[in-house]
Amino acid sequence: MAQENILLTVAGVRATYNHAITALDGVSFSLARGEILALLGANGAGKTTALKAVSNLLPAERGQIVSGSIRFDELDVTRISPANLVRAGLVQVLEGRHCFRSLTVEENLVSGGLGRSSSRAEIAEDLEKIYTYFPRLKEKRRALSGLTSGGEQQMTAIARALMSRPRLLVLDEPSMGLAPIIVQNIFRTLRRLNREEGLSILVAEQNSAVALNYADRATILENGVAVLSGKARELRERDDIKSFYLGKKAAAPINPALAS
Ligand SMILES: Nc1ncnc2c1ncn2[C@@H]1O[C@H](COP(=O)(O)OP(=O)(O)OP(=O)(O)O)[C@@H](O)[C@H]1O
Repeated sequence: MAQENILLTVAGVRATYNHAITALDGVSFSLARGEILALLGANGAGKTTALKAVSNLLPAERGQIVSGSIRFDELDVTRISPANLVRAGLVQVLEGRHCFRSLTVEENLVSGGLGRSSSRAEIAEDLEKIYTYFPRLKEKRRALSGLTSGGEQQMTAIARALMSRPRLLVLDEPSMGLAPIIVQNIFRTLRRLNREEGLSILVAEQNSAVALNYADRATILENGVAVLSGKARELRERDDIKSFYLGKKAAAPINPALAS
């Protein structure tokens, strides 16, 4: 991958919580401009920690990056507040479909654009564009978010993040708790945003099957270690991935030393 084409570089990151629990142990991966990269792994593998490291959200959870580096374009993310990272074009949708439940869908979306000094006209223009990707949200725009379905709340959380006009969208388990058809719908929309708007996407998923269908490349984490990276279509065909991550045969992790 040509150096100038790289948008995000995570290099040898070791991260701990409370200076005690090691959640990431020398993790490296990179994401090219215009790419969808999936971070895969079981419960507790370190996916959320990796995403929070990228968005500089670890300090808020008593988490520390002990060594290694993370660069978004030319920026050292550890030196920039999460709010300024959003202004720089890196926005994260946290796990669990966070919406303002007592605001309408449209008010939620508008709140995502407020960090930018944008005019009403610009906000209206962005809303219309986002509604072309999420027509369901247009139908529901006057509904209170707390009264919409889980899938609609996840769409609202993603659409709100898009209102900040990111270059890199970071998503933590967008499939969690949603019916397969809704998950497909969300991933198809993410793919369209990637293809049509050039949006780069870093997505952590336990649902490896769907993530490997829509991502360009993937990195697999096991117990805080990145054990494998490669093109999604090649990973989908590997027997060890099929068995442990796609549930097609008897299970064993990629790195047998990590089996316990
Ligand atoms: N705030 C925290 N304080 C202490 N330890 C934490 C904290 N958050 C995560 N951990 C620990 O760090 C390790 C990695 O957790 P992380 O949440 O990053 O994994 P994950 O792959 O995202 O899992 P999940 O799919 O369950 O979210 C686990 O051992 C977890 O218990």
